[in-house]
Amino acid sequence: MRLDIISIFPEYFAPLDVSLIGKARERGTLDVRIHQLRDWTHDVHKTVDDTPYGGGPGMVMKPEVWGEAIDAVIGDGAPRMIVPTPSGRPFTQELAQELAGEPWLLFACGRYEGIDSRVMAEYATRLPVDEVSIGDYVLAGGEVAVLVMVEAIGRLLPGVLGNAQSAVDDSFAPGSMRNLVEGPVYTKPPVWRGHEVPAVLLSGHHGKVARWRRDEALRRTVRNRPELAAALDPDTLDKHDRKL
Ligand SMILES: N#Cc1c(N)n[nH]c1-c1ccc2c(Cl)cn(Cc3cccnc3)c2c1
Repeated sequence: MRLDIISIFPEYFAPLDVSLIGKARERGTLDVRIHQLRDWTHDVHKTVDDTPYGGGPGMVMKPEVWGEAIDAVIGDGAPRMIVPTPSGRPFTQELAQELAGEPWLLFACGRYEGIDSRVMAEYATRLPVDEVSIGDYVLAGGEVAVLVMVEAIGRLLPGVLGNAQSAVDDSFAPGSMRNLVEGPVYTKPPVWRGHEVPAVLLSGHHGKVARWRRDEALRRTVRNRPELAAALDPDTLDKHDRKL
């Protein structure tokens, strides 16, 4: 997968050099290219923003600069364009799975009050353009959102996670974990400061362990995410689940 990221703060993406994304880049699984938007300005101040039409606070990012940058980065290609914005569709595990299947993603990271909307309108004439939000809170720009999305997508690519099963058991993963969060996890020692690991996990009985983990996932979902619990597909719940 090729990932292009355009931003006025390329240094925000240093974390993509480390850990699982960094290793995927070294292996060639991920081809991440980061671009400084200001490279496509033509004034001495490298201006990327201007005052908003209609008045109001803050500044808006200029369409001309973005147009020159995106044209230079994609050439005649047609990546899927992802634009973080507080007003976007929710970024979910399901969307991460979908985007992990794309050969080429272009992330447009804005700042200020946002990118002139004509940029998205222009590229929607020739590319899939998704305006996406990572959650109901407000950041100062799109860079942190792109870091979140790149990690969520990158870990789903073949060979990136050491244990592919881990992604299957993720919270929110399609299949048996859909609309469920994961239960608690434990490791050695069996007793730590008087806290014992649940005995079932030491039993070696895989069926009982699987049952216990699902029960704990259901309990934690009901406690922490009642709206997900309410959306659980009744057909995926067995009679044991329903007693919880
Ligand atoms: N994704 C996401 C996301 C999220 N979940 N919170 N904030 C953002 C986000 C993403 C992109 C930008 C751009 Cl471009 C500018 N800002 C600052 C801003 C602040 C208030 C109103 N409008 C824009 C962004 C905030």
